[in-house]
Amino acid sequence: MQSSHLSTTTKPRVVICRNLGPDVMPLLEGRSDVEVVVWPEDSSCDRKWLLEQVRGAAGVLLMFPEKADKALFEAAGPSLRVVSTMSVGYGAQFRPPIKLSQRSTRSTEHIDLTELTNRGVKLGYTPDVLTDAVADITVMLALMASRNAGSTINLVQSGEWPKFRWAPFAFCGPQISTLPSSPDRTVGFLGFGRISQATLKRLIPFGITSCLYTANPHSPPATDRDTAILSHHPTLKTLRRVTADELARSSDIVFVLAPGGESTKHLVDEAFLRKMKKHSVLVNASRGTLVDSDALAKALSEGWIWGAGLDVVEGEPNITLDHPLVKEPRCVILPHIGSASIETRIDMATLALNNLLAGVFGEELPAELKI
Ligand SMILES: O=CC(=O)O
Repeated sequence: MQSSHLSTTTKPRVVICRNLGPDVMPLLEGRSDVEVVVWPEDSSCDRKWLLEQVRGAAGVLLMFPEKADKALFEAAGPSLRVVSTMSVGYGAQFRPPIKLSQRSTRSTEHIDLTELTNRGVKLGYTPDVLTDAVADITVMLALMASRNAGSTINLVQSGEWPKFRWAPFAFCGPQISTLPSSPDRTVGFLGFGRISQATLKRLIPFGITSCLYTANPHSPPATDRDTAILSHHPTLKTLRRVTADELARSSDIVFVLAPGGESTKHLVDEAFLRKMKKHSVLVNASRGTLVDSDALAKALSEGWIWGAGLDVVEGEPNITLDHPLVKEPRCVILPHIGSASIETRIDMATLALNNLLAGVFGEELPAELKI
């Protein structure tokens, strides 16, 4: 393994934009059939370094901060066979650092799929292995947003707890689990793929009996799948594909778990938020671009909805203390850590590496995005 490509070898060269850690990097040891170049520092890969190293490479393994855009494809040239992203998302929003005052809703992809397909380059990604980790954190966000975790943790960490006088209804929020005294809870999913289904599975033991979802309008009904889910979970009484309008009006918790990109941009906008129940909670663990941040901040400050739990925010990571959502006490924000469990990240890194090597040697990728 080396950190520059000055060798004269004719072996295919792969560029890896981050050290993948002690559990995964050893998989490359003893590989004499490939020249490996790894960004040598423990930080985001420098763009200039990447564009230099990728010249003549057969494969590149990258993650969100790095863009596989036109400039990268041009720098790599015709030798490039595979781009392997250590993520399930490939249409992530990416923005260069900008000031809040210059915030715009413009978004671009972290992988330029048009360039990729025009050049016949394969794309490896990491679906499935992160489903459980993201579903776990999605449920955690629903609980945190409902039960005021943001403002109460802040109370403790700012040293204000001693000043707080216990009161019967202080910091109370809506309960997710169903009580005999309360009506059955309905959850709504914008997008009903693997992560949504895994989230629903975790919520059924909370007493959730009704689930609504929306799907890509071009996708056919998934009647067999829904019948199988219902028969597997006898306490779930309803599982129905509905319009976004019905979902907003009927759900106690709305989970945003659809892919990013232009077609889903601001799916949750002011009109959607105005239809939601007053005690409902919005959770977004997919892409920031799906939710209009300004509309959500207004919904929270004017009390149209109860709270929000976000793992992703439009314009991340440039979310600073003056961001309107950071200022909202009922908004819990995590810095895009949905898949960040040790086990999952090892699995993702391993899959990304296997995708990379398979692509370089013209083999079938373990997880290829068929575009
Ligand atoms: O957001 C995380 C991913 O796409 O893997």
